[in-house]
Amino acid sequence: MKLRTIREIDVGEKRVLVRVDFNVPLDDQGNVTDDTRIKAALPTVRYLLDRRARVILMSHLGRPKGKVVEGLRMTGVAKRLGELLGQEVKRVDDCVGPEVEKAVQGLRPGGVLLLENLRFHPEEEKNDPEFARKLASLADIYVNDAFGTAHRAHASTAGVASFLPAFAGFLMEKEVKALGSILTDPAHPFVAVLGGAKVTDKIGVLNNLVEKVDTILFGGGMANTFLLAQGRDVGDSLVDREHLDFAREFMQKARQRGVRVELPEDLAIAPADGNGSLRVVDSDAVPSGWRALDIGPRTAERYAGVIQRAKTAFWNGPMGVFEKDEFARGSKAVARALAESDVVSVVGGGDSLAVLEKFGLADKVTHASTGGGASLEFLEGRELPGVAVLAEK
Ligand SMILES: Nc1ncnc2c1ncn2[C@@H]1O[C@H](COP(=O)(O)OP(=O)(O)OP(=O)(O)O)[C@@H](O)[C@H]1O
Ligand SMILES: O=C(O)[C@H](O)COP(=O)(O)O
Repeated sequence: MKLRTIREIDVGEKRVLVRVDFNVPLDDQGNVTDDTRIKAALPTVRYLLDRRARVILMSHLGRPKGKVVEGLRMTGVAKRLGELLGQEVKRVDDCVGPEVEKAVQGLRPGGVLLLENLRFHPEEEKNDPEFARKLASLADIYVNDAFGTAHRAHASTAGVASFLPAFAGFLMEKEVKALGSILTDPAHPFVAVLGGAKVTDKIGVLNNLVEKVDTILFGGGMANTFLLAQGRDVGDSLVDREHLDFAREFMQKARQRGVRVELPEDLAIAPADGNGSLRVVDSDAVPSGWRALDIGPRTAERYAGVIQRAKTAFWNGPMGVFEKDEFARGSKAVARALAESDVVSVVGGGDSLAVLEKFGLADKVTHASTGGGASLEFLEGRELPGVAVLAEK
């Protein structure tokens, strides 16, 4: 899909309303603890500022459910953005209304204004046309750089485009290109590495990717469900029992299509009651009272080898409870294989990115998507509302 981008327009001195995804984690004081998403939007913001546009940024933060939640104000985000840009970022306490209009009027070419959390208004998530019109009335041009929220049909991600000329920012363009290319034109062998806790979120992706990949490697809680579906005893491991039938049918479908599905041959386990230390066992020998919390070393080595021999790899979901160092080894092995080989590597999902960050490998993969849900929906083959409004007609 080809998008209209900001390169195609003259933005000089214009009021440009930019939807960004600054939905970032904050500490108790409201300071940003991970600024990856803010940094990812900088190329677009800087491009506009260099051309002396008046830049009006808008984002959601958390899920305040249509009400003002003090802890979800954009104050900490404005502060961090100002530090990164090296210039003042003006802030207002709302995203529509007289105070905002006044601040926009006072905005000089090359100035930045950050609006308050869009989700303080229930109309945002309802994609209310009147609310979208009010947002649009602040500017001459609309730019969407919020790939992370592109799967939501909200006023700021979709509705505004009915009232203003709409263009993609550089992050949006990069995400759509990187994720799009692994769907439409992947170099083979193409391997998908899927882990994490929940099978539910990944059914759509699995069903789409099974049509494209050569191999699927399962890890994490996801693998436990597939192991149990194959009749292996996984002790007290986390299992998604509602999806055992799906797992069986999926394995059959993959076999019919000639896709290799690999499950862990060994696992790192620990007592379910939290007392006692890690053990490595074969994946059919998890005793009752123990749970699998990571793939084992043999599996990690095998998976790394498959990744190194691949030409394209997509990774979503950690191989284990990576938040604890002793169960992060499998995820680390996968992350290193992706980072240290020539494979075109695309990584999606907040937790997989957290693994890359933990081991300092985030800038070593071909593309680390800023979208969790958005990257999964994109790879399901679905049209994202926030992308559709930017498509060249
Ligand atoms: N074997 C396991 N047992 C229990 N929990 C696990 C296991 N393996 C991984 N996890 C947990 O799965 C969680 C991540 O699962 P999730 O499905 O949300 O992944 P994701 O899609 O990468 O993340 P996000 O939802 O943030 O995009 C992590 O908190 C991790 O600790
Ligand atoms: O973090 C995300 O995935 C995006 O910012 C979207 O947030 P949401 O799931 O609350 O819509």
